[in-house]
Amino acid sequence: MKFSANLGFLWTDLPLPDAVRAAHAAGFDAVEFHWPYDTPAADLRAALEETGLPALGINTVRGEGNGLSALPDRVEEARAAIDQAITYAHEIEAGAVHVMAGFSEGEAARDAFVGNLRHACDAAPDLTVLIEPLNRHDAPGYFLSTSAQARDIIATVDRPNVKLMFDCYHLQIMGGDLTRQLRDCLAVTGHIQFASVPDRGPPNGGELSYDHVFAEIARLGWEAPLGAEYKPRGDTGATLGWMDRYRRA
Ligand SMILES: O=C(O)C(=O)[C@@H](O)CO
Ligand SMILES: [Mg+2]
Repeated sequence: MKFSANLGFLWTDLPLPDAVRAAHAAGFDAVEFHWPYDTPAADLRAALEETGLPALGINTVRGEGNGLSALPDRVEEARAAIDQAITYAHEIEAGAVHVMAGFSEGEAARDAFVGNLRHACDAAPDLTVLIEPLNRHDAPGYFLSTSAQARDIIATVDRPNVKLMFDCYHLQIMGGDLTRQLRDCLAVTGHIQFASVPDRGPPNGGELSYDHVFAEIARLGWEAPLGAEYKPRGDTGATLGWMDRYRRA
């Protein structure tokens, strides 16, 4: 199996270019970012080129919530955030932009989200545009919280480059039955992330068996790196015992 280091959570004690180098030294196959915008893209790109690690994706800015794209009265700002993410993604040659919806609900929110996602897909046909359900305990009121809702939005957007960010952590909390959710969603999935449940730590404890989940992902034929998006709570390097084990599997 291949793994991507999510540098929004791993090695947060280091400047991002050094975090890329640390991920490379630790044996990761790729990296992904949350909000890298304070780091000049040229510095990040230099670290990516130096290590040879591909950048899988970045998020649109949060605004004062968890994004803007499902806020009906903020469409102009949402599109500016999308354009900013696309520009930055191109500068570091990242493959995806995660368009964050924000806290809202209802038909007008859905229409705004669909319109903004079409804008993103059409503005950057070379990128994957990701949407991610977040669990309702960590992100109460976030527009998108289930994989069924995400699949419905993806069908409505109706663009080849809009995909689901399947975060095992969030989707285990939102209903579980993760093996079935994986099977049902794989055709529209653009990236998979993981962490233990419920504490969002490394994938070797808690209520969810990653021995089973990773084996199922491999059995379904998924070969792209899986995003390690967990909170190390201390030295990241000391939490990586799981990687060798699953890499050998
Ligand atoms: O929280 C997550 O899970 C993410 O993947 C972030 O990118 C969005 O908050
Ligand atoms: Mg995630």
